[in-house]
Amino acid sequence: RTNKGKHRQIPSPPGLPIIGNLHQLGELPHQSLWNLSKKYGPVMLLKLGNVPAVILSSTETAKQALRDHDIHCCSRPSLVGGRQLSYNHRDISFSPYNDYWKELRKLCTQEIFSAKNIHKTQPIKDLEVKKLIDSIAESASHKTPVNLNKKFLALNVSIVCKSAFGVNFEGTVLSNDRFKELMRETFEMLGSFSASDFVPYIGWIIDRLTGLQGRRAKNAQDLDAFYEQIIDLHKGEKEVGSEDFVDSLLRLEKEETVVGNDKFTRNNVKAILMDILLAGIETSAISMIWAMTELARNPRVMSKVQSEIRNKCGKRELIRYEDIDQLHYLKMVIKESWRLHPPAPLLLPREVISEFEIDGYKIQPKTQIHVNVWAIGRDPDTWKDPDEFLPERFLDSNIDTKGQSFELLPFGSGRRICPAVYMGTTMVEFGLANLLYHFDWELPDGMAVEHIDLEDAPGLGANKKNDLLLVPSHFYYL
Ligand code: HEM
Repeated sequence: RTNKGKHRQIPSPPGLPIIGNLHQLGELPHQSLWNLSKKYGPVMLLKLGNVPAVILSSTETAKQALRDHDIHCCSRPSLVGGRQLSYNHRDISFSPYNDYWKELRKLCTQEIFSAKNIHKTQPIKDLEVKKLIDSIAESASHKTPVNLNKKFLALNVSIVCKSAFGVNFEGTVLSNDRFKELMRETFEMLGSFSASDFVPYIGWIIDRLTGLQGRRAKNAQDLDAFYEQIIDLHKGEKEVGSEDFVDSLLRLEKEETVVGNDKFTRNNVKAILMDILLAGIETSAISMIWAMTELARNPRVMSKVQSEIRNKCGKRELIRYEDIDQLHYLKMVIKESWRLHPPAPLLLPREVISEFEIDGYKIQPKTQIHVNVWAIGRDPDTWKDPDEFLPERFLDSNIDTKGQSFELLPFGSGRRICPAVYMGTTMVEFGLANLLYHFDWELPDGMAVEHIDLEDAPGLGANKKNDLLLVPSHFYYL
């Protein structure tokens, strides 16, 4: 408040007529917003066309929004891309805060995200990781580089398709290459600020001229064909007890169950499949790629984490899920990688439901809230030597990734926190532990550590822009 008791204006970079600050976001909004926040502070107001958006860039302001005022800002804005992909907000991620979202989230937590269900699908993960090890072993025998971006995406696709959808990805309408392209494009579109959402009256024309509208429709169509096929593969009666997640959703449709105020239809089933496909696969793959990238850049850390896994686990065909609990340094490596490379650098946008204050600034209903966790992970007020990859910083620290430590929020926090924190974490730990145990990793001929780039790809998920290629060699436990 000012001396006169009036509320202060939120610091705001000057914008242009009609588009406001949209032109300042660039290809990588989390980085542009980080730079702007250095000048305008950790609470910053932008005009995205005619939509007000508050950007939070510090531990303290994130805590005020996501913990103290979560109930005031836990809705989602209705944006064209999300609306189209989610069959008009019939999923969890893009749904506004309402009874439908509450019931659906509860249902999916019981059916799919619970620890019990995750343990049940462990044999699938074992099999898929074993297949991955065998395929890398071939490259190790020939000393050829492995494209880890491709491998990690394929691993997560296979695990999610089999464990959540009960189908083999290889037999579907999507080839590996088309799927990779589809994921990249969809995430890029969801992460870019579309003119239709922010520029009144003429925004859709801009999106049509730039080709965004057409690409969005094509992607939604391809994904729809994929869900149709999964649903087709589930036709026919199932014995009691042998239902998988898709069968349970189809049963809700058949019984015309009411969820929230909505009768469950085929579109609700597809929207939920979309959530699992988009939210579940890319995020885990991105986490694994960045961790391996940082390890390749930091040979000291690579050798320390491999020694931990090999010494603690002994001779093994596969590092088992139960082994992971004792791998404390591996867990610190993953946290450190999430600090520098959170898979969703701006989380998902929130929309304010009712007025509240952050740092004495009033935030109005309908304002969008973007929490820049990418900036928070690099804040020198919070982290000593923030640019250094130093997993030891988590030694004797109680910072965790479950949404209570506001300096490290790879899964978000509050009511909208990722419902699959446990599923995502175990998937990343399990995949990395096995690849680090079975192989030593070197850079391709002629490449030096300084040549490994850290460029982000544009999009909702900040993947590594250029593929990571490393040469594996067998590790033999004597
Ligand atoms: C390492 C892996 C993962 C990471 C880093 C991650 C991260 C995130 C983040 C940052 C959000 C947004 C939170 C917010 O807005 O505050 C989110 C939401 C969500 N995630 Fe994850 N996620 C991961 C894995 C998964 C998996 C495996 C699934 C499902 C199979 C999943 C399903 C969801 C859903 C449904 C939401 C929307 C929640 C809501 O709006 O209520 N995620 N995730």
